Amino acid sequence: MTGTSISRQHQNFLEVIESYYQLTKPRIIPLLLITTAAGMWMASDGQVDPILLLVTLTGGTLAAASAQTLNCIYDRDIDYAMERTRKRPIPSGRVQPRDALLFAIALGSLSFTILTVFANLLSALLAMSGIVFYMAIYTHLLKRHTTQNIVIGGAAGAIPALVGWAAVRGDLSWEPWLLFLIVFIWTPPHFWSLALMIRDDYAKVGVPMLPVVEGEVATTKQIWIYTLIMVPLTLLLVYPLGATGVLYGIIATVLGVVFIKKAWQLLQAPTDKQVARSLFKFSILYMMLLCTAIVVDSLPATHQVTAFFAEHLNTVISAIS
Ligand code: HEM
Ligand SMILES: CC(C)=CCC/C(C)=C/CC/C(C)=C/COP(=O)(O)OP(=O)(O)O
Repeated sequence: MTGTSISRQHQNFLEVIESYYQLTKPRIIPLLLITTAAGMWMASDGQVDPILLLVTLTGGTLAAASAQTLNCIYDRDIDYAMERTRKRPIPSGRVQPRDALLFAIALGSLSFTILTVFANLLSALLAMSGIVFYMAIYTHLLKRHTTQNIVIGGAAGAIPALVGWAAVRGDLSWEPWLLFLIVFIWTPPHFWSLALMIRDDYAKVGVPMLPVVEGEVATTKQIWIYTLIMVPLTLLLVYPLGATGVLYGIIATVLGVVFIKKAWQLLQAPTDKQVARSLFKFSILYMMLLCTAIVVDSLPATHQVTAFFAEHLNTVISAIS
């Protein structure tokens, strides 16, 4: 075999790997994992077992990758017709649907096994329910049939937060359900701000995303309403649940104010794609920082620092009074 044919084979092999990697829509997975991590830290009072963390994030990654691959198989017709998605591995002919299906089954099975063996059955079942919900409810039942597709379907994207908590505690309680609800209510502003920018693509393939069917004004009103519900929800983690502390409360408030400001700007300029883009980008940063705040807030060092400030504040107040 010549040097040139070996390097061509090597090149082909790398291209195949790259195609399978792209099937999993990898850019979305880190944020899903951040919500899982937030669930884990909240469940373990800031002291997460590093092995459990690694296992849970690996299982979560594999489950999300499986779900996205199945979605790529199911949606290959509309993905081919839309500009944004035409170059995906299946519509561009780089991966055959049958091979993608085997890949998705392998990823899902591996995820279930890893989570069951090294975390617990509940976290594994939740991850599998995420795959089933995303495929059966969002992709099959809702996506092509109702403007409420991403509202109800958004529940799939909120499940990783439950997986994180369940991996640590083996159960579910108010705290993870509230985190689930926060991600669930965040999804419409996140997605519809993007859909406002690319509504022509969705219109072309007949996917009834809200901006296509009801227009920009109605969509920005909905984004506004969901934002006004979401921001107070984030604070319920501080009170009455007491799952997070003052530091998280301050960060969530500041982030919430910025989110409200951007949603308001969009409400004033429903057809301005730049404003929509700004809200979409911020929605991602928002969720990233909110979950990071949950993690940092739960750390023992943070508790010590806040206790120190609280004690000194008390001293100053009693000296004044
Ligand atoms: C039904 C719910 C959701 C829908 C329909 C949706 C839809 C989308 C779409 C269409 C994109 C653009 C992707 C592309 O250009 O290929 C996107 C981007 C993104 N989504 Fe969502 N999303 C949903 C929920 C979520 C959730 C729950 C998360 C994580 C917590 C998330 C994280 C992201 C991130 C990080 C990006 C940016 C990816 C990049 O850098 O290009 N999404 N979303
Ligand atoms: C626990 C677990 C495995 C949960 C699954 C979570 C999951 C895969 C959420 C994905 C949400 C998302 C990015 C949808 C994209 O919509 P779309 O498919 O309509 O986007 P497209 O227009 O880019 O194809």
